[in-house]
Amino acid sequence: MGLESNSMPKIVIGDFGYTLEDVPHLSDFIPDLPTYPNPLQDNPAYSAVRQYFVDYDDTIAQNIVVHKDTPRGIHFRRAGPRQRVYFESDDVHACIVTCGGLCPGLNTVIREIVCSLNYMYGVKSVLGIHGGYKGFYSKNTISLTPKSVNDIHKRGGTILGTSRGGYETKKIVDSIQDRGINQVYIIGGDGTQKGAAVIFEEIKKRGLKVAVVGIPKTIDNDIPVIDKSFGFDTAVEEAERAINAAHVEATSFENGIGLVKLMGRYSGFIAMYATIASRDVDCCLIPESPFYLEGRGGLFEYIEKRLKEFGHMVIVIAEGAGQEMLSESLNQKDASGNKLLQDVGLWISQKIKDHFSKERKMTINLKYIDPTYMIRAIPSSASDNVYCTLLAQSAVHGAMAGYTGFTVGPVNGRYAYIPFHRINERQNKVVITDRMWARLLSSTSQPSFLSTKDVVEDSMDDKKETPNYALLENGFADAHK
Ligand SMILES: Nc1ncnc2c1ncn2[C@@H]1O[C@H](COP(=O)(O)OP(=O)(O)OP(=O)(O)O)[C@@H](O)[C@H]1O
Ligand SMILES: O=P(O)(O)OC[C@H]1O[C@](O)(CO)[C@@H](O)[C@@H]1O
Ligand SMILES: [Mg+2]
Repeated sequence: MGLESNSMPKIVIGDFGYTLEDVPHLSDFIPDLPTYPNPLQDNPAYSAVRQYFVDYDDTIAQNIVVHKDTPRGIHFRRAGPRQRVYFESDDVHACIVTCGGLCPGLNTVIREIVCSLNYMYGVKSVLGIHGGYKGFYSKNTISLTPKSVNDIHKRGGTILGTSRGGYETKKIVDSIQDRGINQVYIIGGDGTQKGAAVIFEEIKKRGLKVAVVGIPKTIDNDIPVIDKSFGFDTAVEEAERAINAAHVEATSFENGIGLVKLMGRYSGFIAMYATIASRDVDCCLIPESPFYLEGRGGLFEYIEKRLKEFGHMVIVIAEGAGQEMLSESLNQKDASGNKLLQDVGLWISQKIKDHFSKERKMTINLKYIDPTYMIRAIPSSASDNVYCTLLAQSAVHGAMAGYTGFTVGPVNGRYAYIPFHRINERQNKVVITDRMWARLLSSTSQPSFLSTKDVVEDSMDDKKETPNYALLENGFADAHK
């Protein structure tokens, strides 16, 4: 896609190494905006809450593992309602769009944005944009009310529809401007958030009083900074059902192998967490951890050992794992520019079958389960519903308070407004020199497929000054402590 957003980061430096990576505010580029008392102060639901409004100076620390002489580090603005708002209820014309792949919880977020705007701020005008970004300029909108969205959280998918590709900044912003929309809620993954950043830039360039808010959605959990993305827990829970089936099949046949493919294009989080949760998985293969099949320390050797010891085994493979080994790379992209992947599950099933029947002359019974779209299409679990509600409410509070150009999300358990550039600068990936992956390796007892040399090279690749041998013992990643 190649589109870049170029706003200068809004950085505030404080004492003792304190840094606030702040988010833009409408008043940064539109002078003399009037403010109004927050209607929540008269809302009976909140009258008994002490200090309901967030203090202007409240910020959330990005790193909470500190030493006595650690600088205070990077902080983000705390999400929540402010004393003064920048929109009068009747003047708000909001819209919601969902983009990218499906994810459990999309409908819950839509529902809660509509209800938060209406019940907390008295906003009646909320439009649903049909079919992702291209819907702004090519489809009709629908009016969303608390009544029309009342029970949508019980359904999978998104009532608004979604799409890949079709991103055209000018047409999208023209549509926003023409329709008089002044709050834009954009729910989507890494690609969507990049698009949202560019929309924000264009809106700022045009000097429009329009708040642009990103709500991170990705079943792959590949968005950085935030603790995890909504729908992820639901996906892991659902993946367990497939793993259980694979285990039952594997234990019922001679040398049974249950193979489950899970989503995870570039990041193997679903596979990693489903493996740790299950305890029935003997081997987990993810894109971040290269593996090999033949020879000493390879996958075939491990499978044989496991079958001889236990008589069965379960393998979980993330869809993006081992792609470099598949002979013909597809070399095709989807409409958004994401590389299309080959079915690694089918490929590895065949390789295992060939190896054991032809080379090792061993009887094996391999059952391949691909539950990927079934996992993505279900409604969100109870805990994800709570998460989606907090995300939606935080998003609405931020827009009403005049903040814009941000993604909302939990950072160390507290909801924060994170500038787009921080979300868009990299992808969240499983760090295989981190504790969580070590926990998985120790729970499955699978080979790491890495030599000490690989670990050292990996650390050097990250431009660390010295090789970090200690990572397995002392390391920690942003979100996977
Ligand atoms: N760099 C970019 N700049 C502007 N728009 C983009 C960019 N990358 C993707 N988009 C647009 O964002 C939308 C969603 O992108 P994509 O299909 O990559 O899904 P996503 O948001 O990453 O979600 P997921 O990968 O979790 O399914 C598409 O309409 C796409 O055209
Ligand atoms: O087939 P689609 O809809 O392009 O989606 C597949 C991709 O979407 C994701 O679920 C991310 O949304 C990836 O895990 C997967 O590779
Ligand atoms: Mg993506």
